[in-house]
Amino acid sequence: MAKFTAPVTKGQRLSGTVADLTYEAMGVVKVGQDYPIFVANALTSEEIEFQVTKVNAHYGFGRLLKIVTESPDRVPADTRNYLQTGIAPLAHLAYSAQLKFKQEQVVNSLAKFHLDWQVQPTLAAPKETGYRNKAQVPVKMVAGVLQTGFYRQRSHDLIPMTDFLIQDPRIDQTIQSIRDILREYQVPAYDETTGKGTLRHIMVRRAQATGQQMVVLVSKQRHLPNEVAVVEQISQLPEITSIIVNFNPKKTNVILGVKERLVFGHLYLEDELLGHQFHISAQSFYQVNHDQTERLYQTAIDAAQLQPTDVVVDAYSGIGTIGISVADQVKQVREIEVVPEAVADAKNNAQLNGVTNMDFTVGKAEEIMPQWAAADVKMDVLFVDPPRKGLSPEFVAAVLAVKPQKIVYISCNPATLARDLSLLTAGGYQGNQVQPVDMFPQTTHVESVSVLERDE
Ligand SMILES: C[S@@+](CC[C@H](N)C(=O)[O-])C[C@H]1O[C@@H](n2cnc3c(N)ncnc32)[C@H](O)[C@@H]1O
Repeated sequence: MAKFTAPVTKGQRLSGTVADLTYEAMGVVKVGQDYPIFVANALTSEEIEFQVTKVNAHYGFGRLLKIVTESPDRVPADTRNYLQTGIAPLAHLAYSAQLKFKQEQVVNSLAKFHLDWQVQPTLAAPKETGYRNKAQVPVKMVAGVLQTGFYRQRSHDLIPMTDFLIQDPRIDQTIQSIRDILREYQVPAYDETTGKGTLRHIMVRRAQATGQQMVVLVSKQRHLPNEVAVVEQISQLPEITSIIVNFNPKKTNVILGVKERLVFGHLYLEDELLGHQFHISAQSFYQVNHDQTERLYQTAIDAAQLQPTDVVVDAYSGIGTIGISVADQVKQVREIEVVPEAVADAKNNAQLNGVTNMDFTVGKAEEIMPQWAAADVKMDVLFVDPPRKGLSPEFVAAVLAVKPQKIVYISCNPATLARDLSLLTAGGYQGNQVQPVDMFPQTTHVESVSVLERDE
């Protein structure tokens, strides 16, 4: 077989029309016989000039030099930092076009598995920016000065930033104030190349309903230099109700370490969703877009058409938000979650809301569900809300053995959703609609709700 060679060479300057946008928001220009070149910051239909930066046998990358003809969907904004860091890779695309882009991502993923489902228009978010209730920003010394910002994509080069566009501006302000306090008290940032220094990340989470803010200082050392004074200063900032020092001594990209110390206020934040109270501790997952979370949950709950006699399983349940939201409509709710701190929060939250018909299992859903299948556990409705990797084959096999009447699938990744829907439909379930819900404006993330029912 003849060896395939790329029709372009590195450094070449070319022009072309952008045919498509990838799921990572790269413009695709086809040259030769369908050889794709991916160009950042280029939108579908734009005529562009670009320089080839990388070439391999099947595709290449290019750097945008000039936009000759702009897309009508391009929004004029100084988005360079947001595009470079990957914080907001769709910030140059009009919001209405972002919603269509997300709907198309689901359509394309389902098509790969020949699933002829109807994909509804994406439910728009009320806040197009400033919606995130959580920030995790890296801290780094740049030219001898402690900076907060974000890493350039696929690197650990910190771009100093104070306006993160998609985060609640009050969180941005808190981070900036903490940065100034750290500078004043000469707390050094951790240097991953030398292993020296102290502070790795600052995490801030804000509860929309109460305005409470939790600050987590992620440290290489057990204690920060001048810790008492630093904590005292941070505690004086507006809305701060909790400060935690998280100890992460490992050489890792995982942000939070296992051990933490409460140095001010409470171990948890208090928020509300769909009229219920929730306590959220630092290690627990909590949805980042408060208003859209309520719409997402309501969409999922409406789709489930729950009955008072139903036994409901809420798998990948976090701090119990979905389970607690439906508990008063059904007979029983059973939660499965792998993070012990989140399960402790969920138990506490059930009590806080006067819910008595829930039970809680700590463990991996793919291990618990087969045990329940073997024990012939009955369930009527199964909610699943897995991480990006979706459901494991063991979990799907166990679900097919347990046979809940309905499965409500909340997904944050259309690719794994399509794979799992395909397995579930092959196993005796039917469905025909996916409802995307925009939880993350300006980013390429696509959240959706689908319902499956047993077809017997
Ligand atoms: C997308 S979050 C959803 C949480 C919750 N439903 C909510 O809306 O806040 C996924 C959750 O699954 C948990 N998780 C991850 N892998 C898991 C596994 N193998 N088994 C059970 N839970 C898991 C995570 O800790 C996280 O709380």
